[in-house]
Amino acid sequence: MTLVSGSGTVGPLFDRFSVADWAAGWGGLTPPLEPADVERLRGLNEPLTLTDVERVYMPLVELLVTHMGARWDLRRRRAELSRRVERHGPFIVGMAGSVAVGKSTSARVLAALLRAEGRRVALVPTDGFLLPNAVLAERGLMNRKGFPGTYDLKALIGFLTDIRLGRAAQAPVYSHQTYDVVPGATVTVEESEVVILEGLNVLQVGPLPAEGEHRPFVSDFFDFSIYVDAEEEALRSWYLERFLALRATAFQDPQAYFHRYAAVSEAEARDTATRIWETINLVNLRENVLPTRARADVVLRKGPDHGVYEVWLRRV
Ligand SMILES: Nc1ncnc2c1ncn2[C@@H]1O[C@H](COP(=O)(O)OP(=O)(O)OP(=O)(O)O)[C@@H](O)[C@H]1O
Ligand SMILES: CC(C)(CO)[C@@H](O)C(=O)NCCC(=O)O
Repeated sequence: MTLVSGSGTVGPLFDRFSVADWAAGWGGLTPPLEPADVERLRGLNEPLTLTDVERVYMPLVELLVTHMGARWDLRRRRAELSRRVERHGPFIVGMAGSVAVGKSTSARVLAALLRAEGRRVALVPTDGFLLPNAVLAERGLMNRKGFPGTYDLKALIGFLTDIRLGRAAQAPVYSHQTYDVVPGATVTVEESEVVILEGLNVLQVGPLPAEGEHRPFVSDFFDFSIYVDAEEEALRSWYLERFLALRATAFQDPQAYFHRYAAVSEAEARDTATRIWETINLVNLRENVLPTRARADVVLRKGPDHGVYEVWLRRV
């Protein structure tokens, strides 16, 4: 059975909400954020507004908190029945979607709203688990960054295992500026109530292991997952606009991997960004990212103006 087909057809396992219905249904709470907070949370080329926060993200937080409450009740009941206190860690949320769709902004907004509710939240991009450029180059994968096989999956699964068991865990750090993993840099995640893991690859599955082996997928650790979605044309223009905007800012730094594009003409920079988009990120989107959309609990559908216009909610 096709659950989700084409570029925007929702299947029978999801309920579709217009943003107006989504906002109305979940209560119209006032966001605990000021316009200056929204400004700070917004990514480059992400016209996030307080209205988006109110209509899209406040209801989403309400839904997440409801799932968290249900999960704690389940754990409590299981502990009563089994007479064992299960060792457990934080509520883990996966956030997936294409390059340039705005995952990191969505993740930051969710984290800020949950923190405003007094929750301890850690935000971890899977970029840190990419293999270093030296290893990618050796394996001929420099033009496949973000594809399956370009991450240290063993380290990512190890990290999630520690988190799930409530242990302190360290995540490596990626720099978009140098376009590489930062040698020796880590962030420690401990004593969080919620961990948001954000990345292209978080809902991907791999080949099933040989008999007897145990090899979990990243999503096996999730309590909830969100896919941020937009049409290819919108994504392409957002990627190009961001690349052009970065020319005037981040690329000016002589240490920046893309520094050479700070000086070229706009037309040349546009050609380069189009080539990178079409040969790497678009291929990855089609082959590896979009096919995971139907695995999410919630799909946020963004229109060409970046605003979320529709929400798909997996039925329970
Ligand atoms: N080449 C770059 N140099 C400096 N900053 C960059 C570069 N590419 C992306 N960024 C910034 O880093 C942040 C995270 O980028 P990342 O690549 O994780 O986003 P993404 O995967 O494209 O998707 P999303 O926009 O959905 O987070 C973005 O806010 C972006 O503006
Ligand atoms: C690091 C990833 C894979 C994901 O965030 C992405 O931003 C990236 O670098 N993609 C490779 C092609 C490019 O430079 O856009």
